Amino acid sequence: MENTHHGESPSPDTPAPQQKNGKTDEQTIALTKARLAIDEVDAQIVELLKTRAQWVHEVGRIKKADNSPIFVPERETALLGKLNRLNAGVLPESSLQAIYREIISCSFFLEGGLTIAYLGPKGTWSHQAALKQFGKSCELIPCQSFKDVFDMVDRGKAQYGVVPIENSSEGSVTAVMDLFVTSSLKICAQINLNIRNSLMAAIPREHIRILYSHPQVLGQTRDWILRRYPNAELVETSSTTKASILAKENAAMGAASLGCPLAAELFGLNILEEDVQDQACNTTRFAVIGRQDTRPSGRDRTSLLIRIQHKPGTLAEVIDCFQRHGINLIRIESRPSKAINWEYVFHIDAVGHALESPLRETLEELEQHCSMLKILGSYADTDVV
Ligand SMILES: C=C(O[C@@H]1C=C(C(=O)O)C=C[C@H]1O)C(=O)O
Repeated sequence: MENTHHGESPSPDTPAPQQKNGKTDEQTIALTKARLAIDEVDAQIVELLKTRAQWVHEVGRIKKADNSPIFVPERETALLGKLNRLNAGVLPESSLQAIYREIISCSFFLEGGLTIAYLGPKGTWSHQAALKQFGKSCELIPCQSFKDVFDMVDRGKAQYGVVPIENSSEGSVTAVMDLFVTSSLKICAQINLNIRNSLMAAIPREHIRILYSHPQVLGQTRDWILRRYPNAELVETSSTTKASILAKENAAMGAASLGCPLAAELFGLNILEEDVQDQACNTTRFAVIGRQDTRPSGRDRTSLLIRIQHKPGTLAEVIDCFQRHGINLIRIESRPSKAINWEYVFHIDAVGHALESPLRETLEELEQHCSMLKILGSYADTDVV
């Protein structure tokens, strides 16, 4: 290298030697050295990933022999928890999780592959949730309705489905909750997704007259709409992606959409404003539905569906049962039974796993007070957004 002045500070008449890219020779050497070190680490990472893949292959072979599931959420919860402890906050936790989600996604592929159904088309929040949980190495099948997602899993066309259960500001997704009443599918895992809605259009914002979106998102952005577009016509769509398709098709009529910004890229819209949801930490809890029971992870939640007799004090007895066993109730909601008018089912989420004390004993006792008790699933209550 020419003109190197190692260790000397440049005087006014001998300016620091600069290379074409604006770096001194020392900086260029340091950069090259660091990048060589990174190359070396990357080579080691790939070798380690190859070794990991061999072990995953072995796990897959053992599972195939007794027909046990490829997706083992409790093992993933334990693994990600251990990695977070090893990381000790050096890398951002969400980055490490995202990296490992893709490594695990690769494992699914190596073990024979997974097919996941979600409410499509591509670009919906359900699509994002499915990608977050299962990564890019699984086959993701868009469905037209939540019922279709349940049916796909029920008929074995998909091993798992991803459906929204509740939103932090809009509450329950009642259409999904009602499907659990007649379905035999289980909740195997949950996905918390931070929902950051965007305003998207192919037209300038002052031309907007119509706002398309899924009713859940129209609810999550209610105050924003009243402030910014009080006179806009609000049109509900079956998904946020459908809203963006219509915003593109009906641009000349002043159409725009609210939803997942990925749709803007997919359908040629501009993102006119980000984060239009009323609640800053707007989060939707999605369920992974399937046919398997998830083992305890150490920090679980159990979702129950109960029906009780129309007698004074029955609901109080149910609540009392949880209280006596020291179980924290996270959520309780009633929905029409849809069998008899003015008869209800209750959706209850409680802390703990159905196979572990004290929830196990609570459920045994609870059965005496309920005309129906269905355990929708016990699964890790992680709070990753
Ligand atoms: C490898 C396994 O299968 C899947 C992949 C995992 C991984 O890559 O670490 C973990 C759990 C399973 O969902 C396993 O069950 O251990």
